[in-house]
Amino acid sequence: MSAQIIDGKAIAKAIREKTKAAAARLRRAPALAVVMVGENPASAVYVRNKVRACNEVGITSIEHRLPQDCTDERLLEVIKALNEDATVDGILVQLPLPEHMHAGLILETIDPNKDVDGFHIYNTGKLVTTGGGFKPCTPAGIIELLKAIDYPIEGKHAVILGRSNIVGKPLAMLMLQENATVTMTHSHTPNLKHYTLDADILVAAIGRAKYVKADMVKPGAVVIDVGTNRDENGKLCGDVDTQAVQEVAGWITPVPGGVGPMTIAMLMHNTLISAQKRQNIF
Ligand SMILES: Nc1nc2c(c(=O)[nH]1)N[C@@H](CN(C=O)c1ccc(C(=O)N[C@@H](CCC(=O)O)C(=O)O)cc1)CN2
Ligand SMILES: [Mg+2]
Repeated sequence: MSAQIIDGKAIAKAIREKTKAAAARLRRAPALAVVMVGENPASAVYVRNKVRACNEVGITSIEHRLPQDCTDERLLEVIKALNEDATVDGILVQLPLPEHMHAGLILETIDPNKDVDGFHIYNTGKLVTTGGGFKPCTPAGIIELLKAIDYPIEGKHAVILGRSNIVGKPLAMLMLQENATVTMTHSHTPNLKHYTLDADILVAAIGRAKYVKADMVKPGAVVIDVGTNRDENGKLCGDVDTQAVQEVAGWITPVPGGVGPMTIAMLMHNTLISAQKRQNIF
């Protein structure tokens, strides 16, 4: 058996096209401020891709580059100005920040109504209670991938490997909203295989190259790979040993071209929603 590939690139493109059409109907183009501190090379690529996506869908991007030795205070000044700027619909601070900075505190100063990454505790609180806030882009993208393949999430067992604030924890909340039964696992979970083998939906978000092997996957399961790692030859790979696992799984996301493009497509979507709200579209 060979798994069907979930084409995140194509699904993300369709979301960007819908976003573009809706953005064109607004009185003013949506505007997204992208703040990057330092020179992390991976972050530089993601920021460039975000700006490129903005150009493609008709969102105005405003880039702020701050040096590696930037202080919390300087970054807070930039965020304060963006919060107060009525023409800015979305603000994101690219993570990770340099070690000396306090990301938790900084994210809490972004206006929750412009927090298109969905990382502010106000939006986190909405995620675990009523819903309706901005949803973090990677987890929201994963739900969209499952919807795009018409996979019925309700009643399924979703097993999530990894408990980060960006992916694992918010994804658990979104899966619960979709009526999945959710198991969270992490580095202290004994007998991980016991859980993974029962997963209808297995999400790997642990940052360890090719960690999920074929003998950890239930035949026919949907396997979602959030990893972006380098293998022993320096080649980009996910947290899943794709070649082996695709012989067991029913569906699988590739790396690259699976979850990654969805993160940026959902950022465009969130920025559009923010602009629509601010222009009283709904
Ligand atoms: N402020 C934020 N910081 C970070 C986020 C985030 O959502 N907001 N997520 C990640 C990085 N990230 C976006 O910022 C991101 C990561 C990966 C991809 C992606 O498209 N990956 C490609 C492969 C990438 C490559 O070729 O190197 C893929 O999977 O196809 C997009 C966005 C942490 N920081
Ligand atoms: Mg991917």
